[in-house]
Amino acid sequence: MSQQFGDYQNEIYFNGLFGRLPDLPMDFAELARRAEAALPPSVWSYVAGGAGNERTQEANVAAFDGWGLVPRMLVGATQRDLGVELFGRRLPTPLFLAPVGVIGICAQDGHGDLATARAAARTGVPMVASTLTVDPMEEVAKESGGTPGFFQLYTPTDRELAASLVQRAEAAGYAGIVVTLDTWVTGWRPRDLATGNFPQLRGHCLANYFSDPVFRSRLAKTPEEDPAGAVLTWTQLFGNPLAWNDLEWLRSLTRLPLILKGICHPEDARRAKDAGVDGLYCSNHGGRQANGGLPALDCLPGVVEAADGLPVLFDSGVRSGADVVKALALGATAVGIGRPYAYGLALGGTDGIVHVLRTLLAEADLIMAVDGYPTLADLRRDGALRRV
Ligand SMILES: Cc1cc2nc3c(=O)[nH]c(=O)nc-3n(C[C@H](O)[C@H](O)[C@H](O)COP(=O)(O)O)c2cc1C
Ligand SMILES: O=C(O)C(=O)c1ccccc1
Repeated sequence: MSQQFGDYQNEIYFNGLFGRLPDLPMDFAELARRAEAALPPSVWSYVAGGAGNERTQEANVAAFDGWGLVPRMLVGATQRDLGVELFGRRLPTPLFLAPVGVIGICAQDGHGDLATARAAARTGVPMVASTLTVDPMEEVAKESGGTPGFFQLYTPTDRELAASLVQRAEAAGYAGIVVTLDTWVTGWRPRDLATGNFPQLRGHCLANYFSDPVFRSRLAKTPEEDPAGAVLTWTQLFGNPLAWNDLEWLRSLTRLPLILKGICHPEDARRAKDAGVDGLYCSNHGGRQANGGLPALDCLPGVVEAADGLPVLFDSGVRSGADVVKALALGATAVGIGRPYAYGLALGGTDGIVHVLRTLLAEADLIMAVDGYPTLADLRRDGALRRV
């Protein structure tokens, strides 16, 4: 993908001269409308929905309106640099694809995890592969080409199984382990409860378990002989309510970078840092887990300060290039998206995800050009971003 991401604008205008326009819209609301029309209703409810009456989910998006960049002129920002350094690797863009469990079913062929990994390969935007995939993590990793992803661990109660999943991720070439802390139990999700379809969705996404030797050793019959029994066993060991004294064990599982997802309180950030993790991931799960919470963006500055130099990944509510710029200016090391790429995938497979990434990057790049902030360091200087 081009380093001057704003070039996507020229490409679209140029092709427009010949009557060719991108298949997918530039606008997020329109993308969401089209995805809703394309997906089966229960899948749409699952992906688009959130916890409670979804106020936190809405607030995640609205929080970006609470900040504004102050334009600077006569900077001559002809070259912009949106690349970031993450765990010793240079990434061409500050974006990453947040873990989206069961995303496989968003793709028309049912293999959305593979399509997502191909988008990572094409763009250099790393994918965080969920534990809950339609295809096993080894297959997903193979599709990501020169853009190694991260493996997101839902820590099972069975410690040997957890260790096995992490070892497989290491062997498959993942570049880090993201441990999600906020979903050892699923939140109250009225839309899923209304369709009654959530457990059914779960059955589609257990490839990492069904292919795991430790998981298989816990079953009386193989998942092929008795899928319902295997799903039942899975429900019993899925969610481990981790506590601080489990961190030492988690840390001992891998020498890969260990990142904790769901950190929103500065005190948790400090404690995690002291426990020896390599990165923090500030997120409220896109408002899917607990309603009534602060927007994740409002938690970001406190986490960044407490992280004291440790990388801070961020997601929840990013819908535009302007949002990407604001999260970076508030100190995020890298910025994740969830639903936007799930919708791109539903509508256009790998191409759809690439389009969504390019629109976000083009807008971010052009904002940095117009407003005179050519680098991330410029964005983070005092006075660049102000409360509205
Ligand atoms: C359909 C769906 C499934 C998700 N599954 C996971 C998951 O398996 N693991 C995880 O850590 N986060 C999961 N998330 C949360 C995302 O990683 C991310 O935090 C969230 O989507 C960001 O908010 P956004 O959708 O507003 O961009 C999921 C999100 C969605 C929309
Ligand atoms: O829906 C989610 O956000 C998620 O993380 C999840 C958790 C358990 C089962 C399926 C998805």
